[in-house]
Amino acid sequence: MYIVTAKEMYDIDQFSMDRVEMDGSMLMENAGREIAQRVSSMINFEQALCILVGSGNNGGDGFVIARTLLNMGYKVTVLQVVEDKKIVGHAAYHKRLYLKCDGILKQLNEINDVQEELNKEDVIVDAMIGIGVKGDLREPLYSLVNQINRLDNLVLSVDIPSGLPTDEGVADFTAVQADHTFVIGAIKQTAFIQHTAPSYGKWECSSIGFPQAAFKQLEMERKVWTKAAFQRTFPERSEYDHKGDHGKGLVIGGSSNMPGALGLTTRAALRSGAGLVTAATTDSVIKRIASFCPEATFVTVPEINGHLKYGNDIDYKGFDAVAIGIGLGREAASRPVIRHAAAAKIPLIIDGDGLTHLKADLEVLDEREEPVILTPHPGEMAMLLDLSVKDVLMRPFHYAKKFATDHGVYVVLKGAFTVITDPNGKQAVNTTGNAGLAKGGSGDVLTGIILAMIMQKQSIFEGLCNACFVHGKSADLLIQESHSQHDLLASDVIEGLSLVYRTF
Ligand SMILES: NC(=O)C1=CN([C@@H]2O[C@H](COP(=O)(O)OP(=O)(O)OC[C@H]3O[C@@H](n4cnc5c(N)ncnc54)[C@H](O)[C@@H]3O)[C@@H](O)[C@H]2O)[C@@H](O)CC1
Ligand SMILES: [K+]
Repeated sequence: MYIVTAKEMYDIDQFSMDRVEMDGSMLMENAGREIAQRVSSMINFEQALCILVGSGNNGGDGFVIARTLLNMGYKVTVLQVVEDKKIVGHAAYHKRLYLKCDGILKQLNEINDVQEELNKEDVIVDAMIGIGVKGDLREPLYSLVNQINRLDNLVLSVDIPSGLPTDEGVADFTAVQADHTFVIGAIKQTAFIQHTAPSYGKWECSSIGFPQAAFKQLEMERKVWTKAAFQRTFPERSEYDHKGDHGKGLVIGGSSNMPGALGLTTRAALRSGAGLVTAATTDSVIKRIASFCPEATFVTVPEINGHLKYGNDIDYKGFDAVAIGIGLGREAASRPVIRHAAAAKIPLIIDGDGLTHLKADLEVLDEREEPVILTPHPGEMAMLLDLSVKDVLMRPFHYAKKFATDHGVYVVLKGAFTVITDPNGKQAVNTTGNAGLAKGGSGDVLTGIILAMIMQKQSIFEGLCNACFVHGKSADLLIQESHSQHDLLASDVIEGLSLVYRTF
């Protein structure tokens, strides 16, 4: 499923109409009918429905929904929120059809008490503005949206909640708070931004006949990583495989006050399918984590004040990939460890404190030819880019892509919606996981899963997407079956991996 900006959606639309010669009013009919079907499955014939219709094509969709539901036998009223002369083009055509089917239409400016009028309705369908919104809502829509948001009625938005921007990067907005949004054609970027996503309520996306070629002509691919994508790309195991076929991974990190992190990464890598995992860390960390990951092997790294020192004697030969930085601490003496790892000719994952050291040494990225994967949370992404966390949270797609393409690396920008970006700017969003993952250790587990995944027979990008999928899915299944968001621990997520593998 594609994730689009407003411009990309209009490009898809234009391509379908100009190049494939699809008729605009037919697309509108498809959209309206599809949504009407879905609305009808959520309501009953006793309920009163009010369809709020605006001036653009979003309003046009509203007229099709109104006519379809009316003809199915529902109690429908259209409340037109703009003057007649503003309804033009395909929307005007569908308005005519609705009226010729004896549809009831009221004008917003002719209603004395809007609140009272809305109170009479059980269900509000919001087809006032779609992706064509420009700037802050103007009156009378601004007040109307605030009134809708105070109601208890079921509110269903068409394509996008009216007033909400399609693209990331907007700090303040007034928009309909939908219970459910019926997205048309492709899901919009703001469905994955922390402060705008809640406006959508639950959402589902319907296909209305846009041709695949219309999506393919987009400059860059940005998709939701779905269960189907996971199942299509996740590598199958053969009966004849042996441990060497599933990769030999190295994890480097740990320090006296953060020994557990490396243990979580090591165990997660083993549990998610790595053939062999070696942890390179200080003697005291090895002593503390060895019993937690008995299947791992260990390499002792010299230490200074409980932290790894230099790291120039770590031997990378024979390993298929390395993950570094987990629980490493920010001691200056540990910085060269990153530089040495960057010289190893195998895929490199840099996580946690490793990212802080990397920031002081960014040019090591330019010298590498093998894949580099960075796994920042928004705070670390902000640090790498000299931005505020707020900036990153507002434009995660833009900033992750900027860093990935500027430095030729993969970026896994962690969050409620983790954004995975490849060095060319291709992006995917993982939607599994829940608030139970917002805890210490959860990132360390993800790094271990990533290490295991990128050593299997799948592309690095698919491996990263599948790692995030599996990590979130483990947390989701645990919460369904035996845990709650409150008590879920990172170590539970490792044990939950077997649930994921068995379920899928
Ligand atoms: N072929 C197509 O073009 C299709 C379009 N579709 C629908 O069309 C929508 C996009 O249609 P449009 O481009 O006509 O735009 P919209 O219908 O989203 O909105 C444009 C209208 O909103 C008003 N408006 C914009 N900003 C405002 C603000 N800040 N305050 C108050 N009013 C404001 C403008 O006056 C304009 O008339 C999509 O979201 C989707 O619902 C679907 O029907 C599928 C096919
Ligand atoms: K809308």
